Amino acid sequence: MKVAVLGAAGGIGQALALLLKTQLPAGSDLSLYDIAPVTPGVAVDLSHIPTAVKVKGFAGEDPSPALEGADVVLISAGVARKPGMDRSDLFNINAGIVRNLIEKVAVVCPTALIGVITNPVNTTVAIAAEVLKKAGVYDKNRLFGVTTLDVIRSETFISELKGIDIADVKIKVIGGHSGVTILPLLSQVKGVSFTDEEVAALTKRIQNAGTEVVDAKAGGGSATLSMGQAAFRFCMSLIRGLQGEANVVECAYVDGGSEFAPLFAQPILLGKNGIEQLLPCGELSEFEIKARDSMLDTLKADIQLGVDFVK
Ligand SMILES: NC(=O)c1ccc[n+]([C@@H]2O[C@H](COP(=O)([O-])OP(=O)(O)OC[C@H]3O[C@@H](n4cnc5c(N)ncnc54)[C@H](O)[C@@H]3O)[C@@H](O)[C@H]2O)c1
Ligand SMILES: O=C(O)C[C@H](O)C(=O)O
Repeated sequence: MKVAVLGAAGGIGQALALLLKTQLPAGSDLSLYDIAPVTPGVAVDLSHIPTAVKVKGFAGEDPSPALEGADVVLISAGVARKPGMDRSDLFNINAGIVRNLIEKVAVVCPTALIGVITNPVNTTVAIAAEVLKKAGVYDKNRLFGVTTLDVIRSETFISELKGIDIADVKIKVIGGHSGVTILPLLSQVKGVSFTDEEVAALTKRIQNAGTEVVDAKAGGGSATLSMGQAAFRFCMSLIRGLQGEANVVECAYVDGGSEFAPLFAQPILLGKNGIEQLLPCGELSEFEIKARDSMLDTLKADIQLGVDFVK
């Protein structure tokens, strides 16, 4: 199994690379790419950790050598938010970065599973899809916007609020990855109940959790360590699916033929070809139906921005 991380010298990239070096299946290859010249050094640093995972680092303008033979490509290259910014403010810089990287993926490893982390995810995944379509190699089952951070945050906050074991908390988070487009389905969490006030407050906290970190870091960036863990969890699920393990389920922002938007975060069953099956979101509460319906204009506009950028 070969995993390539693009943006590997950054805050997310380094945290993710450490987790992958220590926990990828034995015999795996880890390929690190970033425009930052330090990247080969990050790989040398990691290579001293005694695991059966080979790591190589690549810097410079061309990611191609890092992508050769990749089964999974994770992209966190780009700029992060500072206080006062929305994720959409990152579009001007990150849209071009994601487009250029995906153009290379389309040539070098067109059948790899691609996880897009770079914000604004609602839009960058649309850009990736359009670039792959243009190159004639688009497979909707192989492209994912990584929304796992919304899931792990929800699990953490619910466990803290209700005093229950984190291992027992399972939740679906649907929609997209920004503000009101993040919708945790609290009504479906088994073994707990929430008052209307708790649902409103918890939903808001999950939707604004990225900003909570951005403000706390006070100009030093956005979530990197929790996102490293989230991307690691998602990557391992992709790999478990590729290896034929049964019942590997995650939520991700995908082109799943949703009736709500062309790209929509929903539960998916992962398998040897990426998405094996789209799973239903289940029954929503009145609060959740209202929240879902009122996010759709924002989500569709975010997606259209990405489509127009490539066209
Ligand atoms: N999906 C999510 O849930 C989620 C969570 C947190 C952060 N993010 C996003 O992830 C991105 C990265 O965040 P970070 O904290 O790691 O930022 P960072 O600034 O620490 O790292 C970004 C890295 O990208 C590299 N880079 C820039 N342009 C590049 C290019 N053209 N090719 C290769 N590498 C390039 C930089 O050199 C840097 O090392 C941001 O857009 C951020 O908003 C997404
Ligand atoms: O909030 C951000 O800008 C980064 C990320 O999308 C997050 O949710 O933490």
